[in-house]
Amino acid sequence: MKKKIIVYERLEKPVLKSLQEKYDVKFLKNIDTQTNEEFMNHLKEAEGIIGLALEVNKTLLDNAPNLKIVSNVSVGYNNLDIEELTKRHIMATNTPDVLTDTVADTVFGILLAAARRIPELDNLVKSKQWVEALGPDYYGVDVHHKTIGIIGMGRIGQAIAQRAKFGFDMNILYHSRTRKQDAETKFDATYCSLDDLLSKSDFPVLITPLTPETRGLISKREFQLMKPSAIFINASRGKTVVEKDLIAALQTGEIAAAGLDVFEQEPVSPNNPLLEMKNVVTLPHVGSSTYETELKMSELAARNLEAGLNGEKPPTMINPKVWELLTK
Ligand SMILES: NC(=O)c1ccc[n+]([C@@H]2O[C@H](COP(=O)([O-])OP(=O)(O)OC[C@H]3O[C@@H](n4cnc5c(N)ncnc54)[C@H](O)[C@@H]3O)[C@@H](O)[C@H]2O)c1
Ligand SMILES: O=C(O)[C@H](O)CO
Repeated sequence: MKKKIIVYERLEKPVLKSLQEKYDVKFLKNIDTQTNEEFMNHLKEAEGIIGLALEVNKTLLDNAPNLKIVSNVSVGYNNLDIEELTKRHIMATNTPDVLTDTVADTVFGILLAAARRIPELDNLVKSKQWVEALGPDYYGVDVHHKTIGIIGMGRIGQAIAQRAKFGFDMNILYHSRTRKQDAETKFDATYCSLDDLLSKSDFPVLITPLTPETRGLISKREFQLMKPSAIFINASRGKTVVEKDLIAALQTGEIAAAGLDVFEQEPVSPNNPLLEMKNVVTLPHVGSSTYETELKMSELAARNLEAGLNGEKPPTMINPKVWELLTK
């Protein structure tokens, strides 16, 4: 008999098809996982779950007695209760590395768009206001040779630093949990406190995971530390920023502009004041969404899932301790 798995929301088609040939797959999207009966029924028998941003908590796990592995199709795993999964000897996996360069490209995309006011100018040209768009009212600011401040110098942070150094000859400040000597040498990056980084950067860029420590990391006090000319970029998770404080900082001119791929609530509420601001560039959480990278993420997530179901060690485990416990 084929093993039962749940595919939740996004998985690229060829990968879904290949899983459907080998497993008894229930594919679900746009459902309320707290109440959906079909989901609950499948959960009881499922040995694996693969998907994007499914909230896997104690309540869900209580209803999933046969679960062996949860394979996230993302590098961030703030949607998973890792402690609870580990306690129950359930493997958890994510998709690091394969998306690093793409997300760094996205960060530079929104940074350049905000600094050079590309969406605003695009709108003017398309609404036949070419002449009005010329002149100082619509000048942007330079990116090259300015100071970028990277908060979270991990895989993506370092790919951002690489672009900043070799593409734009920028001065690089960074703040992370630990110092990264490698990045300091490679990119001429300077480690500093969060407060120093915020007060000295032209472009503070947030790219940490969402954890209890980083939840609300950037709020009123931090915006007050930033330069009035600062363009703030967030590609981490919406909840690393207190969004009402970001809105206030933009409204009062405490900072100049923002580029946002992530929001406190996603999809973003239509009433969110950020959507009305010309100095805010928005994306719908698509940092890693290119054809190439989404496919690589799906493939890696499927490799993880299949390894776990076949009793092999998944390539990119979040909780390798479970593997040790299972094979001891
Ligand atoms: N917008 C998107 O589409 C998108 C795509 C991929 C990843 N992300 C986000 O980016 C995050 C980082 O991904 P990564 O692959 O670079 O992860 P990573 O683990 O390689 O790097 C994270 C870095 O953040 C640092 N960090 C953790 N807590 C911190 C704190 N309290 N203060 C300062 N630094 C801290 C860590 O030391 C590490 O260097 C993901 O967890 C995810 O939330 C978003
Ligand atoms: O963490 C990630 O990989 C991205 O945010 C995709 O959701």
